[in-house]
Amino acid sequence: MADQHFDGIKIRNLYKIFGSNAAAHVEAVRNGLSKAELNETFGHVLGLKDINIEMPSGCIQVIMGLSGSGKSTLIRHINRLIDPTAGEVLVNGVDVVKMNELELREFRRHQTAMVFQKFALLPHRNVLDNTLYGLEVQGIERAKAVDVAMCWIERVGLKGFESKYPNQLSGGMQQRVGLARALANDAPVLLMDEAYSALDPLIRTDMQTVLLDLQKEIRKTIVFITHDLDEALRLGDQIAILRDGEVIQQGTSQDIVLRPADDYVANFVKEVNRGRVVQVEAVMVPPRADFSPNGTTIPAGTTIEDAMRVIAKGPDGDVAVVGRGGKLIGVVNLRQLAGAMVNSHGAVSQHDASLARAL
Ligand SMILES: Nc1ncnc2c1ncn2[C@@H]1O[C@H](COP(=O)(O)OP(=O)(O)OP(=O)(O)O)[C@@H](O)[C@H]1O
Repeated sequence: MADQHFDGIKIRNLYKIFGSNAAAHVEAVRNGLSKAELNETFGHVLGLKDINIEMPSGCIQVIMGLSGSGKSTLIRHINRLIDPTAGEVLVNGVDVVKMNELELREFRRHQTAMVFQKFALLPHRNVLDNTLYGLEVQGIERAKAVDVAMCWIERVGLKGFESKYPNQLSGGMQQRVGLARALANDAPVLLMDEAYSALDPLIRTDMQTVLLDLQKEIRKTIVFITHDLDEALRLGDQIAILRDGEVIQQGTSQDIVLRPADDYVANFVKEVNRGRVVQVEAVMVPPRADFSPNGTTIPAGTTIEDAMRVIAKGPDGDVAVVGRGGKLIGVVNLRQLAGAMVNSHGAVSQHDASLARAL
């Protein structure tokens, strides 16, 4: 299980420029030289510019952006598969950039685990032997490694498949093995680079559920790269959106959907089903003096969609939103909730519209 005292990941003033004389251009980039200018004038590629992200221990940090925005470059700095041109990458308080070779090897082995888009399973090893591979590399005795691996195989829903080979499994099952293998290492940091992007939509949703369910217990610090906004909104405790190597917005799903930082983000979120992201606290209003509870209550943290389902079953009028200990913190009604589903462009997404009609 994750280390109670693990201090998360802090990325500070991180720059990555690709090219033969990268360090010489950091100052100019800092002072505003654009990616296009850097490329045209100096033949260098700006990978990342002044990245500052604090990823708290036990949270899922999503990094999202279009192709070429710098997502892979960023995640690869966390286990230093890429050296930065400038900046710090603190993992549990230690700067990965300053580690020597031996420290780095130990760090990669014990502090981080990766899940890859293409699964990266060893074809000649069965599910069990793929899962315990990392433990074997660490020199852990076979019987213990088998115990640990079997536990994770069961947890990812693959009990009974231990002796199957990767080519006997579907993509979703192979990715379950990838996840079990990563978790068997018991590293506090889990790096997932487009881990679900190769899966069919339904399998992908299943795998998201598997991860969210496991995370309730394992509380790892997970860095999850995706170019899919729905996946980002579903998984991320925090989301950072990249464009051209820069973070253009950081926040929770709600922050991003309710307050997109610019047109680029607004464009991403315009088709989002807001009802599944926005929570009742963002919509509720203070109760009027004559408010009398009608017996229905909505706990804080409930999404608009779920709240609408509950309210639609009861009588008309305001319904209490309650916080911890059942304390009244506001009221909502069906009309307010339906209004909140209308996106900032004044249109209702197709899903929202059909839900509203059904209620
Ligand atoms: N080794 C390299 N040499 C030169 N440029 C590179 C190198 N690796 C990445 N880049 C450039 O850095 C930028 C960021 O690339 P990166 O692969 O991190 O983006 P990404 O968001 O992960 O994209 P994708 O979703 O397509 O993987 C791009 O402009 C890319 O061309």
